[in-house]
Amino acid sequence: MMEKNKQILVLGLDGAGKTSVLHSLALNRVQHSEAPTQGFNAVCINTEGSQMEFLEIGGSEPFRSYWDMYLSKGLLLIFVVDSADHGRLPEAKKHLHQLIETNPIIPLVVFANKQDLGAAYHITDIHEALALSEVGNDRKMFLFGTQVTENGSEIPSAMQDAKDLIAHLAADMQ
Ligand SMILES: Nc1nc2c(ncn2[C@@H]2O[C@H](COP(=O)(O)OP(=O)(O)OP(=O)(O)O)[C@@H](O)[C@H]2O)c(=O)[nH]1
Ligand SMILES: [Mg+2]
Repeated sequence: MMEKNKQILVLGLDGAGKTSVLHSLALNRVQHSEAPTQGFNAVCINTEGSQMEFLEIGGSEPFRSYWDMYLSKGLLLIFVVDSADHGRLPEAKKHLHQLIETNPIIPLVVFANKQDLGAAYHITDIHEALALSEVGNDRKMFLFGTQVTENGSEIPSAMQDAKDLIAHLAADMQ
């Protein structure tokens, strides 16, 4: 019998772009989300030879209490932030650190999203704002600058790179 795949968790504050990124990764085409996620959003992505199961949990207040519960069962954590929402970066940082505290080994992939916006912080500033140097020495951690631009266009190469990396990490963790 095949073992059930563990899920790749996609978390981050409401409006960060989790659904948009996830659907774009699935289609290899840019696809903006139409509405906030009310609860859970499960997406399956096939890559050469493997199938990955992603689980987004909505980022607005009522759904955040579920984040912790799923983290212990997750294979990887993808944390998405809105790089242009400077005011909420401290809140994003707080939640990220609370989350990873409960799981010292889960690999972390951070998407510094909305890099297309003029106000977006560069990834080096996001690294600093989220205190990513403090995520733990034994943890694999990666940071990508991402952007979800015009619907239907090809996904940027950084997103393709992130997808390839996630597939490798997931295969290593199974
Ligand atoms: N300019 C720009 N807008 C983006 C980008 N990514 C997402 N958006 C927009 O940001 C808004 C929120 O995107 P979602 O993907 O719904 O965000 P989410 O993180 O899934 O939000 P919740 O499901 O509520 O937790 C939508 O209007 C998207 O079209 C991006 O890279 N650049
Ligand atoms: Mg969503």
